[in-house]
Amino acid sequence: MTHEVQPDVVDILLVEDDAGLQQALQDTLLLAGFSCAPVDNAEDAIIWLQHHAAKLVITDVQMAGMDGLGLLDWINRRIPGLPVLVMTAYAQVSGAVAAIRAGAVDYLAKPFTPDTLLSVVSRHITQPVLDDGNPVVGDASSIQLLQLATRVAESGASVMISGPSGTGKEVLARFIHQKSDRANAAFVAINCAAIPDNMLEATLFGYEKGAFTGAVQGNPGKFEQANGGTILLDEITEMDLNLQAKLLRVLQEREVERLGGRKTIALDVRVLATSNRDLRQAVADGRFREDLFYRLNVFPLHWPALAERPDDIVPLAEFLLQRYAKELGRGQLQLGESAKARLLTWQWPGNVRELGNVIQRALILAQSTVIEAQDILLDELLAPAAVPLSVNPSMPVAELAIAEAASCYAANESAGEVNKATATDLSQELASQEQQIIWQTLQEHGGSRQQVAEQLGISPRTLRYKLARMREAGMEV
Ligand SMILES: Nc1ncnc2c1ncn2[C@@H]1O[C@H](COP(=O)(O)OP(=O)(O)OP(=O)(O)O)[C@@H](O)[C@H]1O
Repeated sequence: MTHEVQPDVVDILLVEDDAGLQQALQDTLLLAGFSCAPVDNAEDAIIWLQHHAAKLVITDVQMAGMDGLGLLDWINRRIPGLPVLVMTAYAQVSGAVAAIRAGAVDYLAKPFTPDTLLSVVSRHITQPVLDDGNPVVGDASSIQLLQLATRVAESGASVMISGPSGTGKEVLARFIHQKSDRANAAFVAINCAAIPDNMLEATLFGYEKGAFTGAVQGNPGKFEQANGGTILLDEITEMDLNLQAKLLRVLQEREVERLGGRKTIALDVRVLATSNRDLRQAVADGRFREDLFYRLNVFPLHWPALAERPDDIVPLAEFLLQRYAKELGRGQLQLGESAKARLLTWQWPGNVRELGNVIQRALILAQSTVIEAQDILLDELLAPAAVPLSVNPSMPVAELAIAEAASCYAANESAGEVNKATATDLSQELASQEQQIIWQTLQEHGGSRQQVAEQLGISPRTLRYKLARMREAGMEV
């Protein structure tokens, strides 16, 4: 029987005598945000229920001593209304039938996948929305990734997290830090793409007074600040080759020297890195040092595009809705079924970041406490080609959304809901117009991405992403 401190009401009491299976089920439920109390047999479950409360009981049927049906009978008599979900071996469906007749709310035939478990559980209790900084997941592949990340976290190894922009790589890196034995020490993140090359070295390693013009006093670098904890080198492939060599030396020697300083400072820092490029390709192209690649790639983790883990979309949308509603001081809001269905039709090229924008727009548009399909304004209607040229390109996304929403709404109201086939044609048409505009602007600026991004009013990162998509589509850019 567990002796962990439990909250007043636990979401799920889990009764399973197979220790390995119990652990796996508990991991899945905890990662999905449910609190869970595990016990090994029906007798312990009864003792537990006499002192605590749960919203749902999940129990195995075949167990030594009292079996799951005996437990179900006890619960029906002593705590009527407490839903019980039974698990039976596939071959023993008769046990499931007997359990349903005896009042179990549902059954799971073993073996089952984590997403089957979560989908059956969420029919009976609502998935809690947590904002504790942990990644929100619902897809079986993401749950597995977090389980793997938890194990890697404990090891202390360097981790390289790859995946497209906006998939949650930084969220995953923070999760690894939180799950490691360095959780109470510093977590320092630095975006290597956001700091000019000539500043990055001083930012990473620190500098002494007089090290360069303007260095009026000494400053510790990010490595020093992270000492004892974890450093996240975000978008590491954007670092220039000279600095890569210096970084490698610091990692190998586990000590750092501030710029203009003579003292070496011993380092005990765990290094996590992210990249949205194909790292092996970057090595093959000579843009990333092979030795640094092997140093950092001790444990590679890949956080795939949102479209490849569709069961994450609705839980993430619900989580982001609560987060933004709280930030804006709005009350409890819900995602209606039509809104969920609409979110599931989109490919999410900008991944979770794009989903966040769509949810912020929905909050602006929603006229009741339930968000419905008409409040979901996808980027297909907001692609740059569709933005009237009179709109200031530096307009923040929310204002841009209101401006656009006004015109889209007028169109929707007269024409009814956008027909799905027409919407797809429109999005293809817009995507191709957008690509033409980018291509043309690149020509006009002799290929300077910086100038193209400025001219089009998009961030260099968005431009990089769009160019990658154009390359994927076979365009030469
Ligand atoms: N699983 C998740 N749970 C909660 N929030 C998430 C999750 N994934 C992404 N987010 C949110 O989406 C946004 C983008 O995530 P993040 O910055 O981690 O992406 P990224 O892959 O590091 O992007 P980039 O490569 O562009 O730096 C953040 O606001 C983050 O809080």
